[in-house]
Amino acid sequence: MIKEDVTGLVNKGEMLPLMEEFYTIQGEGYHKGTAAYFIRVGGCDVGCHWCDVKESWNAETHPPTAVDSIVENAAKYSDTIVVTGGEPLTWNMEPLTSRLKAKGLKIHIETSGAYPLTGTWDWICLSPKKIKLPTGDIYERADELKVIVYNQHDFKFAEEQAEKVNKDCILYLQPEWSRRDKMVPEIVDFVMKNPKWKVSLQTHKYLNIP
Ligand SMILES: C[S@@+](CC[C@H](N)C(=O)[O-])C[C@H]1O[C@@H](n2cnc3c(N)ncnc32)[C@H](O)[C@@H]1O
Ligand SMILES: Nc1nc2[nH]cc(C(=O)O)c2c(=O)[nH]1
Ligand code: SF4
Ligand SMILES: [Mg+2]
Repeated sequence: MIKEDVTGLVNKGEMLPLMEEFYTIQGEGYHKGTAAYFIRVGGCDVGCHWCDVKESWNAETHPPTAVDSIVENAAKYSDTIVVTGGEPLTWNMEPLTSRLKAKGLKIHIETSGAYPLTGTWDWICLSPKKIKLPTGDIYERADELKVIVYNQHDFKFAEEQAEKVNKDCILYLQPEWSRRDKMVPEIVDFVMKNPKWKVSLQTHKYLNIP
C-alpha cells in the first residue's frame, strides 16, 4: 500500500500503529487479577517523565496494522480486551471498538484522557496527568480514576481530579513504580484517613508477568 493510503487509514482509525499485543492478567485498578488481552497502541505526546513504556511514544516506530486483523487475533485469546498505549485516544477508536463489540467482547481502555474520547467502552480507566489534563466529557464517563503518586503534591492533584469525576467513579491511588518504597507508606496513610480512595498496585510487576 502507498504511504498516503496508509496515513489516510491511520487517520480514520482503520489502521493503528500497533506496538504489542499480549494475553496477561490485568495488574491494576478495579479489574486487577482478571485475565485480559492487551492491545498496546503506539503514539503519545503527553510526556510523563516516569512513564514505564516510553518506547510507545513515537508512533512512527510501530507498524500501521489493520484493525480487522487486530480484532481477529484478539478474539482468539480472551473475552476481555484492554486497549492501552501510548495514548490510545491519540487515534479514532471507533473502528477498533465497534469491531471488538461485534465479536461480543468486553472492551476496557487505559487513558490519560488528554484527547477526546472516541469509541464504545465497557470500562474506562482515566489516569489524568497534570502536564496535559483530560479534555471533554471523560470525567462524566470514567468508571475508575487512577492517579499516579510520585510525590506529595500528587495527593492534592488527586483530590482536585476526584472533584471532577462522576459520583460512581471508583477512586484509586497508584504508586509510581520507581518511588514505591517512599510513596506506599504515604498512600496507605492517606487512604486510611480518606477512605473514599483505594490503593492500586502494579501487581503484574510483582508477578513478573507482562
Ligand atoms: C503506560 S499508560 C498507557 C495509557 C495512557 N497513556 C495513560 O497514561 O493512562 C498505562 C497506565 O500505566 C500508568 N503508569 C505509567 N507509568 C507508570 C509508572 N512508572 N508507575 C505507575 N504507573 C504507571 C499510567 O498512569 C496508566 O494508568
Ligand atoms: N498486566 C498488566 N496490567 C496492566 N494494566 C494497565 C497496563 C498498561 O500498561 O496500560 C498494564 C500492563 O502493562 N500490564
Ligand atoms: S500518558 Fe500514558 S503513555 Fe503517555 S507518557 Fe504518560 S503514562 Fe506514558
Ligand atoms: Mg503497563
